[in-house]
Amino acid sequence: MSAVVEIDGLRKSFHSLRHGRRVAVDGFDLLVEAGQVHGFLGPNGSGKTTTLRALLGLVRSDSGRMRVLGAESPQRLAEVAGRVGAIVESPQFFGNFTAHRTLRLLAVAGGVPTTRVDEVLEQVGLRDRGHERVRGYSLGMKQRLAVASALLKNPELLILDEPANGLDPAGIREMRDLVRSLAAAGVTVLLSSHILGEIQLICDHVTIISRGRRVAAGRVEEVLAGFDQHQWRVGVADPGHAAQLLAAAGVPVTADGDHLVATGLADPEVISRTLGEQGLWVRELTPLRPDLESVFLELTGTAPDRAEPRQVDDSVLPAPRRSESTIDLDVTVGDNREVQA
Ligand SMILES: Nc1ncnc2c1ncn2[C@@H]1O[C@H](COP(=O)(O)OP(=O)(O)OP(=O)(O)O)[C@@H](O)[C@H]1O
Repeated sequence: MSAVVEIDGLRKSFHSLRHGRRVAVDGFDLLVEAGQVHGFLGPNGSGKTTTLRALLGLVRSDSGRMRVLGAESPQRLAEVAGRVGAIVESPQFFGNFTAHRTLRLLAVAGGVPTTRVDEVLEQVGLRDRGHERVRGYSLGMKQRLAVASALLKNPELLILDEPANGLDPAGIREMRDLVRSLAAAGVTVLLSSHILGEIQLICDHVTIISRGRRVAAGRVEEVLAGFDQHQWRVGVADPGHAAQLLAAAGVPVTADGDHLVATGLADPEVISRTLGEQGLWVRELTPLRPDLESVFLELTGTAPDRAEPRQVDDSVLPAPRRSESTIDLDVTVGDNREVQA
């Protein structure tokens, strides 16, 4: 499988008179291969946006090597820009323009046939609303319009920074369906999120970042398997007696309310045999598999965020941030940021 995004040892620090030097990304590695829907997961302030901005040439890195579709970034990014669509942070559009007009302008500016406009509106489910002014759009519709703008070039790689941010449950579901349909159409998707549920539902691969460093990477189930302690939840009538019997049989066991948790057993037969031989019948024997939430908690030292943003980095003040925008590598919407690609 070919590498679509490669990041090796990326470092990026920010300097300010007030706070001195702050290392945002600290020797970070990332590998996204063709066809993956790759989740980039980390708490607020862990370095996700900075990484994506560095990858897209929007901020200069201190050191490290990055490649997008085989081209060194940012030096040769322009060569592959036509094959990459990216949205970093929430999009901003002219409220007085319709989605159709907005996309038409972007298509012309990007040298894309304007026939693509109807196609991408259809793709993101905005076909019937495309001639309405963007001012009247919901946040979810604006997000879909942003995705539509990134799809104009028919990209092989789509990079989405927190696509579910600020969306209500229905909007999140629509965004999820959209990403799935793009993946089914063969687009490689790299999406960042601090919301575990999103990653678990959409992504096949995940890279977890904490304080600017990669702390786990791989197929979602492989990352989870690495944290499997082979635990079993045991229900019996007399848990105190059962705990003594299991401990005597060499099974590490702890109490969990009126149940027991046995650890380190690939096969639970020893539990039922040991207890059954002494006339204690097992009522419940359930494997306890790690979920992404417990793995995230263990790796990042912070509780995962299910919906609301939460500040977890050690700075007191919120990060100074640039204005929000949609970035299409060679097209910017909503502000006049210079794209270095
Ligand atoms: N322009 C900047 N100037 C100074 N510090 C910055 C700047 N941008 C980001 N940082 C700092 O870099 C660190 C990483 O921030 P970044 O936005 O990359 O994190 P994130 O994982 O994307 O967070 P979130 O989930 O909140 O978007 C934070 O400590 C942040 O305060």
